[in-house]
Amino acid sequence: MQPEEETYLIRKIQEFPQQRWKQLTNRRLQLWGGELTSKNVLVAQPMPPFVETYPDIIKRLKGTGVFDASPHKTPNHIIMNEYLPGQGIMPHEDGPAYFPVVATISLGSHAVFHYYRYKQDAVDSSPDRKEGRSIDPAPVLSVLLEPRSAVISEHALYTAHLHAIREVEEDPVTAGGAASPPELADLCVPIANWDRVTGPDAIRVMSEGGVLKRGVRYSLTCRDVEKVAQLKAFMKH
Ligand SMILES: O=C(O)CCC(=O)C(=O)O
Ligand SMILES: [Fe+2]
Repeated sequence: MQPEEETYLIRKIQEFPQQRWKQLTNRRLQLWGGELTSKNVLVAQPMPPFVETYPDIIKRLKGTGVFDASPHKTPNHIIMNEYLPGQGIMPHEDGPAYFPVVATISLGSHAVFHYYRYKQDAVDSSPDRKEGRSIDPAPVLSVLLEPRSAVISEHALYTAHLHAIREVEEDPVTAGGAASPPELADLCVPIANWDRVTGPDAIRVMSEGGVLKRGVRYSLTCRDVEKVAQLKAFMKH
């Protein structure tokens, strides 16, 4: 995505009236393309024009082919999240409403996205066990999401793992060596896509080490909701 497209999208997002936002404890979000019922059915609403026409995000995502096997062959739902520096999202799974492919577009700032797995059941007798399976605190994969990037998660990463963004204001990075990739300094986990970053600051920090400060980030998580309410059925009577 071009910088002027990002600027345009952020301006459009900020122009939405206050009541379009859903305020959660540690971030706020908007739903584009409609709302989900308690039975995970999408009651569809038109997408905002700025994801269909300019920039034609939906068309470009379709063009990657990653939605070819999904029921509608296109993302039909977008959760747009806003994170201030220090905000994030706890480890979670996205649940059964969606076809297991998600395209995440980042605007305005980077974030580091971590994937986690559940601990193996047999040896797990921790007190939070009753609540559900407990989570292995060491991420299995950590990816730098740069502004204007799109990252696609699918298959086992989507269906058998959790994902999260830590609630930090900056991400300290230790430079890589000849045989080792750069790491997140406080977690000691490699940044899996270190050799594919494109921003000048990110490139410098990957090779020399340093700190990436988070700004306000907007994420567009684009998915295909499998079940969509048929308005026609309601209108017959
Ligand atoms: O902001 C992100 O990149 C992740 C958001 C997310 O995981 C979600 O909306 O389910
Ligand atoms: Fe998620």
